[in-house]
Amino acid sequence: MSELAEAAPAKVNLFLHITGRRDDGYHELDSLAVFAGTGDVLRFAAAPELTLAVEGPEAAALSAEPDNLVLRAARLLAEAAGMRPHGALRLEKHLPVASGIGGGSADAAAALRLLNRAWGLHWPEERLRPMAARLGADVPVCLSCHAARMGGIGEVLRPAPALPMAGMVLANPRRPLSTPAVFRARTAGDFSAPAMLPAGWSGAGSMARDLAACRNDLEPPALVLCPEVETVLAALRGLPGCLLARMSGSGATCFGLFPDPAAAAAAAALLPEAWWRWGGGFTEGVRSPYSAAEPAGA
Ligand SMILES: C[C@@](CO)(OP(=O)(O)O)[C@H](O)COP(=O)(O)OP(=O)(O)OC[C@H]1O[C@@H](n2ccc(N)nc2=O)[C@H](O)[C@@H]1O
Ligand SMILES: Nc1ncnc2c1ncn2[C@@H]1O[C@H](COP(=O)(O)OP(=O)(O)O)[C@@H](O)[C@H]1O
Repeated sequence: MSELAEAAPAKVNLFLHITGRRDDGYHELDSLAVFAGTGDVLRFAAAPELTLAVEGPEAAALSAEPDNLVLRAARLLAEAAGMRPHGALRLEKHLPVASGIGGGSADAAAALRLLNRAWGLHWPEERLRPMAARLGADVPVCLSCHAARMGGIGEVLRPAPALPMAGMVLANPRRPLSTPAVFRARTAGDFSAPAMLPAGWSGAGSMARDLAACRNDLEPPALVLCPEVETVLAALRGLPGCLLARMSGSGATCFGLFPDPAAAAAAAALLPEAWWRWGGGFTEGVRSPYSAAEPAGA
């Protein structure tokens, strides 16, 4: 078998309302998750033992990671299949770590998809979803790689509004933000109502207008822990053609919406070179790695 590859696209929350809190401490949320045309890439080559090499521009941040989510996913799938995990895995890390765009979750989901093929299981996605949910609240939506309305703690997925042609810029000030720390830093005692959205948008302008009426409830606590988020939001709002700017997930990555991918790619190149930055379009159900995994202007 030659080498197999699987894309792990970045997950972006275009809004995130916290609608409740469970007794176990997890927060219930209402969010619209979309996928960007950039992300990590996971590769598999046949080998008797299960190994993982992490490479790429963002690999250093994981050098001390004791238990990579890719290996956790591999072991979970092998246990479910009653087999010994095996294979030489290579993870090309392009997404900043702990950055609110689901990097580790995307990699765990890509590992489930890739090994499901490489090990000859060919299980349907529904059979992989319980393992995805055990790996993290964001992994089920990353498993599908399709835009979705997230409910529950992230594992309840409903169809997203039909998305229009649009572009997106992603920018991170290279400040990792721990997801649990941001949730813990939330002081608001009240909860948000789920958002009211149409069945679809005909253009980026109407999508941005409707999304402007929503929020990311994790922005206030993230700003306390990482004031640089405000600098990134201001820079995005100052870019030509930016229709909306907001933090994604628990941050620190922020997104800007643009009329089309070309406008977004041009705008991303105007951001500080010291930031992690990317501009392009949405992606849907990516199964083979995209070539332009490099951030725009990197
Ligand atoms: C915030 C979101 C929004 O999509 O994305 P990111 O910022 O991570 O990209 C997700 O809910 C993150 O999902 P994920 O990163 O998989 O979280 P997990 O590893 O399952 O949980 C890490 C910790 O975050 C908190 N957590 C996570 C999800 C959730 N719905 N409520 C929570 O309170 C819990 O303290 C949990 O122990
Ligand atoms: N393959 C991976 N990529 C990124 N982070 C990983 C990975 N495996 C384990 N982790 C751990 O998971 C945590 C969450 O990472 P990540 O998913 O990138 O954050 P976020 O959900 O905010 O985007 C990090 O602190 C990191 O230590």
